[in-house]
Amino acid sequence: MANNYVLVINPGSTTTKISIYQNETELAFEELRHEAQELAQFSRLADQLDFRYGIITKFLQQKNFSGSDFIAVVGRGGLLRPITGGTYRVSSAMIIDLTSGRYGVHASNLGGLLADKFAAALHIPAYIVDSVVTDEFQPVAYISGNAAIPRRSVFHALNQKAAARAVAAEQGWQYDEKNLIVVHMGGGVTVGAHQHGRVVDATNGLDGEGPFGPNRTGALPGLTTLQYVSDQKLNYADEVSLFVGEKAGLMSYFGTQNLDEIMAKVKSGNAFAKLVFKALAYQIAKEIGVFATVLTGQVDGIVLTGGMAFNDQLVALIKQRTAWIAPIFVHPGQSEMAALNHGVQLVLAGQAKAKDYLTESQKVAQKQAKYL
Ligand SMILES: Nc1ncnc2c1ncn2[C@@H]1O[C@H](COP(=O)(O)OP(=O)(O)OP(=O)(O)O)[C@@H](O)[C@H]1O
Ligand SMILES: CCCC(=O)O
Repeated sequence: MANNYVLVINPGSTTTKISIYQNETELAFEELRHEAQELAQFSRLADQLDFRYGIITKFLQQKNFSGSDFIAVVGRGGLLRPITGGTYRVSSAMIIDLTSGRYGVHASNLGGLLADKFAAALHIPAYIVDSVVTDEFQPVAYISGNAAIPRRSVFHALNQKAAARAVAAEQGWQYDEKNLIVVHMGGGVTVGAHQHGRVVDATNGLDGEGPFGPNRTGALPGLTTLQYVSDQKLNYADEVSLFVGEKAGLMSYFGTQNLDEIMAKVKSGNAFAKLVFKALAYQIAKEIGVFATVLTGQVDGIVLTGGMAFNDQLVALIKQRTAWIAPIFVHPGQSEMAALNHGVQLVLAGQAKAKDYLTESQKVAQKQAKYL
């Protein structure tokens, strides 16, 4: 007899987070950590599928969950064709795009793939919610400044929207009636302009836009970067993506992305650590200023979220430079598991319709074709 459980799977580069929900209640949560050596045996991200499937299955067995307990499974959506936000049924076209990495390689690609594998085994539907390619851009945001290179929307859509909705609910606001600047400060940092519930512009954390983060480079000087890549003969497939992600940001300066370790250096009086930490806050604050202009100064609130929002000194430095723009709301950590589950519960309760990947991606492609 089904217990109406929803299995929630959120793969990161070094972890797989799993939750089991019944309605909106989280019954179990586990963060399974993967050692670098464990993952090194897989040359492509998609090759990790069976390994991660195996450890999730083991976890469910250890906790005595049975396959028949589940009515749906949801994974964090990955790099797909640009689509609008919301809940999607995992489809064969989606599986092909996620497996091939045609739109880029990101740990969240495994979310849709793992959900699909569990769905097939348990005979239940699979979904993704607010994927990282959620594209609600206004036309002007697609223009990069070079005709060969359009901008694309890749940001922490799931957590940004969840944090924005949570702040709106706390304030008694309707999310889709307010203008918010949301800053996700995780391993990567992305900033989004949420205008009446639509993210009309956002920094692409993966491509190297906006502020740097613990393991992401943020924007770099273009010509100097191209020269460096050419001089070092970095190949695009792996070395360049490591250079702008994973081995970039704080990681490139200190060999660690752990903010606590860097704070220990700051506290011990290390002048360079102090400077880089100040620069982190400076770049984030500067981008908030940029996004205030996206919203033409009509900003109801600034939301700081993600793991680094737990760091009071960072938050204080950002506030010093931006408090004049709008009230600041700190929503530390991530609400991704709850947001994934919520997206599915809406569909199960008939309050939202699951979207079709190809239909929505065609709509966005038609919108983009007008401007690019
Ligand atoms: N409780 C905490 N206190 C201080 N710093 C923290 C805390 N939790 C996480 N961090 C720091 O935040 C950064 C990572 O944040 P988070 O865990 O949100 O990112 P992630 O999930 O790995 O990546 P992303 O959010 O980009 O997908 C690291 O630098 C980490 O040291
Ligand atoms: C979520 C996409 C951006 C990033 O991973 O930094």
